[in-house]
Amino acid sequence: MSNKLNFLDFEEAVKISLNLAKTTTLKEIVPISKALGRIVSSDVICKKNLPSFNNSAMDGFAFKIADSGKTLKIKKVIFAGDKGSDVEAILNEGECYKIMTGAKVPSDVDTIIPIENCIDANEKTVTLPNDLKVGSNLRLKGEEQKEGNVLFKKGEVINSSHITLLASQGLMMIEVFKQISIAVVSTGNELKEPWEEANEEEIYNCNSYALVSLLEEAGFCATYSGVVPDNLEESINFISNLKTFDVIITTGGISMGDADFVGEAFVQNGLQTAFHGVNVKPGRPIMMGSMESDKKQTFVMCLPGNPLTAMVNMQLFAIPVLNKIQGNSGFYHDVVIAKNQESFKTKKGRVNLVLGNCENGGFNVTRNNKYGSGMITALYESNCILVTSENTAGVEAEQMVKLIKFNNKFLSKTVNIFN
Ligand SMILES: Nc1nc2c(c(=O)[nH]1)N[C@H]1C(S)=C(S)[C@@H](COP(=O)(O)OP(=O)(O)OC[C@H]3O[C@@H](n4cnc5c(N)ncnc54)[C@H](O)[C@@H]3O)O[C@H]1N2
Ligand code: MOO
Repeated sequence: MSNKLNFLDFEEAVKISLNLAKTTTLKEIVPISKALGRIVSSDVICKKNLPSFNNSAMDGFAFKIADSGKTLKIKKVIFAGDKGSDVEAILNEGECYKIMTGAKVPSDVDTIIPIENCIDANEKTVTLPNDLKVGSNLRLKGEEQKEGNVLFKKGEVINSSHITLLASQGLMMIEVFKQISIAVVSTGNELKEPWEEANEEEIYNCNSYALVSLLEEAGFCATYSGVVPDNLEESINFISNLKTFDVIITTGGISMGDADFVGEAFVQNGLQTAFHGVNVKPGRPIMMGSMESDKKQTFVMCLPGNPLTAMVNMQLFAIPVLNKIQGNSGFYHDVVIAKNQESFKTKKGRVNLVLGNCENGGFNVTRNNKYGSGMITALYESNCILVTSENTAGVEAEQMVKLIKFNNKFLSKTVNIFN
């Protein structure tokens, strides 16, 4: 590793990392009950019209519009599920059907009136008002979706609305991108695992558990793969065993310290470094790159060891890249707008990632923006990130600000996230 980091412009680093990320080509077919959060890998085409037959939107009467204002004889009652000869057109002059919501509408009527809007209705007859509109309360075959339409597209994240559409089509299975494999590793001799005893001079490894759970929240599946030792030879060997993963995410060991071997160990394993050092606070030592072998890309993200820094940069930097690798067409952050409640200072000359809380249209900065990047509770107290541009020295009270909420939605087009 060189002994001086060049700090790349933040936006440039985002662009480079997204350009470097190759989308997986591997697909699999999963049942819809297991498809939530997965990424659609081919457009889904409508194979059954929605609705698939003309049906009633109300419990009421089905009649010809020309009979408005008349008293009609009720020929028969049609229920949802009636089919074939039960829904054939059989009306004579002066007749109508009583019909239930969702029931198929025979072809000799064109309008439905809800029962409570009729002037009078009994077992045998119904009296209709005059001012009725043709086609009311009649749901037409294919009016929502026609066979052949694209219902939803490759690259969308499956949510309950997608599952609803799939089930409405009689589709029990869906083709999705295979989940990419992500190795999460920590570095540092000072680390003890949470199940071990740690004395006052040792610290618990919280980053790995933080990252694995954050990745799970974001829809990914990650494997905690252990702690890289603070020793170059052992680090090289450790990393060489992770090359089967699509992505390796490390925390710690990438700054200027004498025990910061991670960058060098990756380089010795063939890493093409895209950048090491970004002009962002916190997260300056961040490093990304890729190791390519036998047509396989392993994307490498090395985040600083400070827990708050690692998590904030996961949210801001890493998740969009992972979205792209996973085949998600949305890999740009969306913003919400809120009114800042209390003025605070930021560091000019760097992009600042400021933690705070967005609630009911207001933004409250965490601890007046005076927390340290080694802190863990500041993260717990926050639910969003405010990103400043390099020219910003502070944010005023009452100022409208753009915020990136944790677990936000992602867009397929870039938006300006800077304040
Ligand atoms: N001379 C310089 N020193 C530092 C610079 C610099 O530019 N020049 N940058 C500072 C910044 S900014 C950061 S951030 C840190 C990041 O350093 P590393 O990525 O090398 O991280 P470590 O030194 O390994 O650890 C930093 C901190 O985090 C704790 N840590 C590490 N891993 C875990 C874990 N898995 N769970 C909990 N806590 C963890 C570690 O004990 C340290 O306290 O460097 C500055 N220095
Ligand atoms: O990236 Mo470091 O967390 O700025 O202190």
